[in-house]
Amino acid sequence: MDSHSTIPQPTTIFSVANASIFYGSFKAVRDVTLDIYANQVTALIGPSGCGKSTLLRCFNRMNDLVPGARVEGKITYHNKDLYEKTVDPVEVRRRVGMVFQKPNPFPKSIYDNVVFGARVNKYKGDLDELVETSLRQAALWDEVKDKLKESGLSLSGGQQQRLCIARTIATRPEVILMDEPCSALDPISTLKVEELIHELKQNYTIVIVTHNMQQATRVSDRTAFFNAEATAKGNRVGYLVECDATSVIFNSPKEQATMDYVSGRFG
Ligand SMILES: Nc1ncnc2c1ncn2[C@@H]1O[C@H](COP(=O)(O)OP(=O)(O)OP(=O)(O)O)[C@@H](O)[C@H]1O
Repeated sequence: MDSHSTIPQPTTIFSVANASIFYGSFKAVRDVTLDIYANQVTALIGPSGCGKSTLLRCFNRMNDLVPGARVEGKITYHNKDLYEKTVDPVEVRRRVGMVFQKPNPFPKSIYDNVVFGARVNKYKGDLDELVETSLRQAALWDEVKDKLKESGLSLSGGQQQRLCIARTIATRPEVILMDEPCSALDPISTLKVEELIHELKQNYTIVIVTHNMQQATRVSDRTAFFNAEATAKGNRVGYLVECDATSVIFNSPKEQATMDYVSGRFG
């Protein structure tokens, strides 16, 4: 028996194989091959315009909403082709939730924000319970439990972002995609959201785009470094340089470009 046979292998949630992503005739990202594992935080890093958000939005088919956007190659979710005709993108987005750069609570009460998706999905369970569980998981319950009827917009930026996380959690997703979730937050709120990400990975798989390299080292298990290069047409196309354990990417990456980027020499 080989000595590694007792180490449990992580479950693959998404598998990206030779995927290129286009906006019309413009190829934004080329030839990405990458796996995303269950209950891990995977960080996507790299200079501006290398296609991190573009790839992130493919995982819940958000790019479908952009006219002309398409994927070549294959992206599977639980071994099933995510872009197959029979796959319902609305159901994909329920299972693969998303938190955006700028907190975007609805102009509704805190309570109504959390149950929004549940109501749309005609949730049959106890809404009060759902609100409490989701807000607790988002580390916001203690701060808002006495003012659930107040507007979500009355909260601070950091609280609003945790409310958006609670709203995402309340639809019971399996994966949470985060597109620079802390870039509009102050350092203390950022730390809170980072602690929350640590908690959340026990129950969810997380993919996070971040410009903040310290954040990637603090929150992620694996890091994918993307870069961009000029094409003959004069465009820039993004590509994956390497993906590995975060400690490897930041301390002993295989590629010089990765070392240069993580040590702040460009980008
Ligand atoms: N909706 C869109 N329509 C057309 N082109 C787009 C669209 N969104 C992004 N792009 C282009 O795709 C390329 C990759 O953009 P993307 O936002 O994915 O990069 P990024 O690495 O996330 O950048 P940043 O770090 O600045 O957010 C860029 O050239 C961008 O202009």
